[in-house]
Amino acid sequence: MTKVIKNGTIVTADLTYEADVLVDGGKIVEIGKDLTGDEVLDATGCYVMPGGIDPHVHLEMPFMGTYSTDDFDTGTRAALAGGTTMVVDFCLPQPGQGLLDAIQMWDNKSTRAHCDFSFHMAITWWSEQVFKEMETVVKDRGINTFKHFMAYKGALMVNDDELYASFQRCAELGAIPMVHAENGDVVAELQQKFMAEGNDGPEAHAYSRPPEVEGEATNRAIMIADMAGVPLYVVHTSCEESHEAIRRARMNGKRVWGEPLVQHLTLDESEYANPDWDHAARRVMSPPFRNKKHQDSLWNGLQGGSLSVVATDHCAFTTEQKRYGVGDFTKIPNGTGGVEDRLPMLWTYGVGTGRLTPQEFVAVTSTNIAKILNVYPKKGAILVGADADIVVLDPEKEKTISAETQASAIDYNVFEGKHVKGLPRYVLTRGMVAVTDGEITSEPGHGEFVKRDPAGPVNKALSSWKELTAPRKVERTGIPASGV
Ligand SMILES: NC(=O)NCCC(=O)O
Ligand SMILES: [Zn+2]
Ligand SMILES: [Zn+2]
Repeated sequence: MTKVIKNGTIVTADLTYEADVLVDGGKIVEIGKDLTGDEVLDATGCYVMPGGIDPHVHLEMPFMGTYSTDDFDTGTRAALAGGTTMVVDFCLPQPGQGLLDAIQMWDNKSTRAHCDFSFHMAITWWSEQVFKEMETVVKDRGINTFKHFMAYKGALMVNDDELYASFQRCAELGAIPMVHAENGDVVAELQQKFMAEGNDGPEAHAYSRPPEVEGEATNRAIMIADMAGVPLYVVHTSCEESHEAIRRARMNGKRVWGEPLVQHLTLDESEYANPDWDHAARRVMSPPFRNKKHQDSLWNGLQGGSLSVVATDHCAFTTEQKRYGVGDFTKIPNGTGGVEDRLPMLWTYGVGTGRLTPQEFVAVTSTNIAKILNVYPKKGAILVGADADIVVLDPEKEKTISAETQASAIDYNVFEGKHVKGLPRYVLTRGMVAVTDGEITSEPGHGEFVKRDPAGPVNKALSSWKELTAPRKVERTGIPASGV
């Protein structure tokens, strides 16, 4: 049965035009005027855009002695509710655990996904086994991104020698390393210092993770990636110090992408000064929220092109879980929700204010990351042959964000009370209508794993350049006799 989206304005990362979209068998099969289909979805007054891709979520993440509460069922349903049609989670081997063993666990927990998904693989320790299994992860499992935590000392953190070894392996395999860039050694010292001073509340989480720890680690990761000859993706870029390192690297010809989160763009550090412990703790995430100066830097980076993707790092813990850290902020599970609100918040505070054009909005919520992940134009496009992952966004539809009406399974929302304008009228996941004017009709198990080939265009270009400019032995004639 075909579906036709009629009378809308198509907005892609580079074009805006009026046309209908015909969908059949989960794909876009025709784009043009006056199309007909078995089922008509009226898009009058709406923008027809590629569904959002959130490349940074943690569903049922084992972390800090618990599991994040939104799992692949509730988390991907929440994603669709907000117009996001693909998410990428992080497969996290425990230190000592094999990568393939960990993928098996992630396969098992992702069977109830409502929308398409993929995994990044985390490198949480280093060994001959990890080195070997990385090849299978890339070639057999279709995972072309490897995440490295430079923070969370004693848990997920890896050191510079491990970073360099893993980055080199990524270069060989045509994969892209990603970093959580915070100096974990300094954070650990600062955590101890604040606790020793009796500064044990959620605000001390922010004090222990100043922008400098992020700027230093971002710059270090960029330089290590450059020496390994591989592109780099920096997750949750939250501050000018980190953005500055990325901006400078890009201007100097390095292949680096920065990913701000919608939370860092729209919420600031004053949240941690709230006298209500729960309010502040619910907003504890790493890196923490920053001040207006940093927010402006991130918005400018999106506008100017030095930052590429807006994600959420959706990692939702309940208030009860957050309370594990009463009396010791270092035990508050790090993470916030956001997957459901990313598109409406970014449309409202980005397009609604003139900080972003609608086309820039599509670029940073969908198309850019589809290209980075090497899944464009299957994903991130309104083109014939692309998956029919589509959001029909009504720019006049409004709501006030509230935990009471959200799809996410947690008991609060960090955007509570924010008024957003620009909401999905329809959301389609591979051709299936999953949302109609706020009513969710998606199905657990509909989501499929998206395989991603290695050696995307940027990897290839960088390898060519590194090969061309590699240090070479100077061939000499007439070498003088040794002086000894
Ligand atoms: N960001 C955060 O606080 N929690 C999720 C894990 C991570 O991405 O660091
Ligand atoms: Zn992180
Ligand atoms: Zn994360």
